[in-house]
Amino acid sequence: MSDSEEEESPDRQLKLVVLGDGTAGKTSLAMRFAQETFGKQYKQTIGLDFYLKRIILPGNLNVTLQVWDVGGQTIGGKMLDKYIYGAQGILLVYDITNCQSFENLEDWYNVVKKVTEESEMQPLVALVGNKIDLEHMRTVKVDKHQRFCQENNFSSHFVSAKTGDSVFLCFQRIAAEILGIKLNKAEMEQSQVSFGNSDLQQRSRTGIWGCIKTAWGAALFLGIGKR
Ligand SMILES: Nc1nc2c(ncn2[C@@H]2O[C@H](COP(=O)(O)OP(=O)(O)OP(=O)(O)O)[C@@H](O)[C@H]2O)c(=O)[nH]1
Repeated sequence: MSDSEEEESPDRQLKLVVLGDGTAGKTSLAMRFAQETFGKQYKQTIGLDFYLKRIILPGNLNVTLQVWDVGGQTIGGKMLDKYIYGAQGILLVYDITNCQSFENLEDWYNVVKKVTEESEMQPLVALVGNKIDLEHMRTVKVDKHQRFCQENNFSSHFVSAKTGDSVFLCFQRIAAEILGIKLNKAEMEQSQVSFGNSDLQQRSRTGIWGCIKTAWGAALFLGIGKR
């Protein structure tokens, strides 16, 4: 092993769980982040899907993000608690053009609270307004979003999975917040405009199959993926 390999710090792994109503854009967000792709066609997620992506945070810290994309229909189901368990970060995703998807986040958050109330480590919760490319069709006022964040101490994000706007920045900020790393303005601005810039990130186009390697095999029993 070379000196430089020995000096490399080991990867940190973070489990991020993406929750919210069906069609809010959770899969699109995860795919935009992990694979830099977007599909216009809606395919409902049955159960859950996994994505993996390795990013580099300031200080040369390698962080592998396990993104658990949970189907919107799992609310009220038996498996949801198990998906949420052990998450370091929760993304509550809604569609800014769909009020109901915002209102229903209360129910999703109640499940999160129930699952995590006895954990020593509370997950970071991020409120993510998606589809900002449809700003002209917005029905959820920014004020409402901000109020929900303030009342519950959520981290606040607006993204477009379609255009990629602020998607990398969203995941980067969440990872940094969980790990207690401060991003400076320049770092944040750079990742906002340069999604896909390999100076800032390393890709792991692993998707679901890469996760088998990471011994999540058990989770794969649970009924997976897009139909
Ligand atoms: N205009 C626009 N459309 C989007 C965006 N994100 C997702 N969509 C579309 O919204 C629809 C639903 O997206 P999905 O990512 O499948 O939604 P989901 O939240 O994973 O839905 P479930 O699998 O039912 O939980 C698809 O037709 C996407 O193409 C976005 O940022 N902008």
